[in-house]
Amino acid sequence: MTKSYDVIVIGSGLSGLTIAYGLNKKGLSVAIVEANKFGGAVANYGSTRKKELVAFAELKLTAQQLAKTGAVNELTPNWQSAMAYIDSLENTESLEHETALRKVGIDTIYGEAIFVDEHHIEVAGSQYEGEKFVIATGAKSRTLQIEGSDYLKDSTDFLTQKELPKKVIFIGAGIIAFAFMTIAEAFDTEVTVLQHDERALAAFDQELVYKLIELNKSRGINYHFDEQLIAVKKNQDNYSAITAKGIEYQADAIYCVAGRIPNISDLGIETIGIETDQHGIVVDEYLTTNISTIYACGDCSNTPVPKLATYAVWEADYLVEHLTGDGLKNIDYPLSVMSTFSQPKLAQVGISISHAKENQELYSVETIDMTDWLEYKKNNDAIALVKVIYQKSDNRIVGATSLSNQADLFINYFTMALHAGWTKAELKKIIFAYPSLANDVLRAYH
Ligand SMILES: Cc1cc2nc3c(=O)[nH]c(=O)nc-3n(C[C@H](O)[C@H](O)[C@H](O)COP(=O)(O)OP(=O)(O)OC[C@H]3O[C@@H](n4cnc5c(N)ncnc54)[C@H](O)[C@@H]3O)c2cc1C
Ligand SMILES: NC(=O)c1ccc[n+]([C@@H]2O[C@H](COP(=O)([O-])OP(=O)(O)OC[C@H]3O[C@@H](n4cnc5c(N)ncnc54)[C@H](O)[C@@H]3O)[C@@H](O)[C@H]2O)c1
Repeated sequence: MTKSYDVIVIGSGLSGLTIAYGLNKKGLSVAIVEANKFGGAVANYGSTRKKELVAFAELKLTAQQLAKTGAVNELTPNWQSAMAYIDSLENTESLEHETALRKVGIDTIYGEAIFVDEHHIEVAGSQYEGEKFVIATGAKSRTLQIEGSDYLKDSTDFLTQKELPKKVIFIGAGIIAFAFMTIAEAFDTEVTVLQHDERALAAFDQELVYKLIELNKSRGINYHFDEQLIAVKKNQDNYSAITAKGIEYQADAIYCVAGRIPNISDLGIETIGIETDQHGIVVDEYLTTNISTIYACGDCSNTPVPKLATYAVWEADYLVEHLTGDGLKNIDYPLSVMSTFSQPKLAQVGISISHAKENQELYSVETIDMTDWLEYKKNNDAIALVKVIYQKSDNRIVGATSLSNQADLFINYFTMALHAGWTKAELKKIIFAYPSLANDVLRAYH
């Protein structure tokens, strides 16, 4: 007999889990389908593992900086032990997700969901009926249509490998590459980055990106811009990345980190006519597809926000409210905030520096060098900068960008102040612990 549910959620990443729990709490009958590991990218092959590995890189680099003062000895992180530790933290997570879901009465279905019609999916040979569906199937690594592409590895391979090769190449100088090059370099691996055009970390302020690259170069990371990969070749002991200029770069492993694309090709959505575009499943401002009982959110949808864990949860929370409320309110997004997990980190909130520069009649930008401020000086950090964007009409801060080892934390204080619309006078009504990063925000407001 076909089992039926109020809502079937396809994909158990952050967005899928949030929706399943939210709807279950509101009393709806819910099933969640997962083709791989419960928990999706964040838990199994994304930000969690990355951040755990970045922690080793931070330790190594801070020790390296302090070693220059003679105060401490350098550290030598060990990849195999680090991975064993991370696996011990993470192995139980997929299972824990499934057990926790079942415990509250959410049915878990293992396998790839394929639409049969608007109200039915097939998973591993069985059919399930849903009054409504939420597609939350995330994104997958972009593959390149070039000769030898099968030799390319992806971000999941990097984050789960038991041994780290001594020499690696990253194809693409984006947000994943900047975290991975920091990690690899900290574990004493030689890194080369090949970027097909002239621009790294395109979403960030290019002046600060340039400074980050210069620092990375001084630590031995090799960058090559305007290098279009045309083929990958397996040699006796290693691999070659061959570019359009005819240059051959050799390494023990080559990772393609040239973006992620919506994971929607194996869902059978074309059978039932769900509309898609190059950014994913087309949804309206209610996250509804062209079929009124089918919704999509997170990395697989074409919503107008960066494809980040934060937005995946935001959209999922919205859908829970939408599906259980009166359904009248459209989705509204908060301020955009994001950080690279390079070392130093590059983080930004609110309007971008490029937007501020293009609209100088509206905005002014102040650059503050914080390198000799205590929070950075104490670790002998090489650089700490913040650019603050003011709206000229009322002198409120509308954006900030920071390059420092603590930029991911620092930017969040700005996020709160921006969200509240605080001026310096309003901020001065608060006392922050001193000395601390939070206190530095006061110093950065003019
Ligand atoms: C290496 C890496 C690092 C990242 N770091 C950060 C970060 O630091 N900060 C940040 O905000 N974001 C980060 N992201 C992005 C973040 O992981 C995603 O935005 C977020 O995971 C999206 O969640 P989601 O629920 O939409 O999709 P996912 O987490 O990708 O979940 C989708 C799930 O659907 C399953 N699925 C797919 N097709 C089917 C099917 N047909 N049937 C059943 N199940 C299916 C998949 O197996 C997967 O488990 C990172 C991503 C990567 C890859
Ligand atoms: N800290 C974070 O918030 C975080 C971390 C990791 C990933 N993510 C998410 O994951 C997504 C994917 O990350 P990503 O780094 O793969 O993508 P990205 O879009 O940040 O970077 C991809 C890079 O590859 C380049 N590129 C594209 N095709 C190429 C080619 N043929 N040869 C060489 N270079 C090429 C692009 O120009 C770009 O610089 C991000 O957009 C983001 O949504 C977020």
